[in-house]
Amino acid sequence: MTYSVKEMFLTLQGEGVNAGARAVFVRFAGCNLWTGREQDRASAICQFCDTEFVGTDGLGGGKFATANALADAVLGFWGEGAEKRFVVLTGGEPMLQVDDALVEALHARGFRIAIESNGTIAAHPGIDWVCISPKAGSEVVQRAGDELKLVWPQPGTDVEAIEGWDFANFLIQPMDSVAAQENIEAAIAFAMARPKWRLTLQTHKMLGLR
Ligand SMILES: C[S@@+](CC[C@H](N)C(=O)[O-])C[C@H]1O[C@@H](n2cnc3c(N)ncnc32)[C@H](O)[C@@H]1O
Ligand SMILES: Nc1nc2[nH]cc(C(=O)O)c2c(=O)[nH]1
Ligand code: SF4
Ligand SMILES: [Mg+2]
Repeated sequence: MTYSVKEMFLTLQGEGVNAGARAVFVRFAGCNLWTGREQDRASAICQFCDTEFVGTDGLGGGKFATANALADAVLGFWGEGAEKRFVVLTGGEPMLQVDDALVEALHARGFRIAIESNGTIAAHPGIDWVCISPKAGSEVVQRAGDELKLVWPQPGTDVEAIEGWDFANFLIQPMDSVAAQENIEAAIAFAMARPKWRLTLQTHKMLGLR
């Protein structure tokens, strides 16, 4: 199959338990919870997205005809060295495109594979680090994984139900918006009230990384 990639880059993972880890990011084009067009944002299921994911025109983006071609490009961004190869599949919604062939091709090149997904599509079982970020008003089917990352605040979220899901880590992340400072305070209050959860920040935004 052909993979549509908005952009690809080498950076440090900015969020979550793996924050600080060198990683190649593959941002797949397209999402099932928003078209990505500003005129559709107010009517979308997910209305707070901070990311451009329409098209394949970003740096390192493009259409990749095969899994091997995409995995070779990932390896190219990683560069020298076989140690700790790490790729983060994000988007858009990566599970619209990730398949057996891609997981196999990345593993064949020695990559540990992480995914950032909204959880409305089951994560590929071969993925090594599953991060799910639920969106209020959507049906999350992927209720197990390594990291549950809840962007906060999201009115309508059933926090108690989420706490019953099978994740190794529960993280609360302030929503980046015009109300960012209030949202940070709300996320701090959340973590202070609920010891099961830890605060995570979008450190790449503070550090000027991609
Ligand atoms: C752009 S999404 C792509 C992956 C997938 N579609 C998802 O939502 O998990 C990557 C991460 O950024 C988070 N995110 C998106 N917009 C955000 C915002 N305004 N503030 C904080 N985190 C945000 C998402 O919840 C997700 O954890
Ligand atoms: N540095 C960096 N870390 C990230 N963690 C999750 C990201 C995403 O957009 O999925 C992201 C991103 O875009 N950049
Ligand atoms: S689900 Fe993820 S990519 Fe899709 S609009 Fe929401 S934050 Fe953005
Ligand atoms: Mg991001």
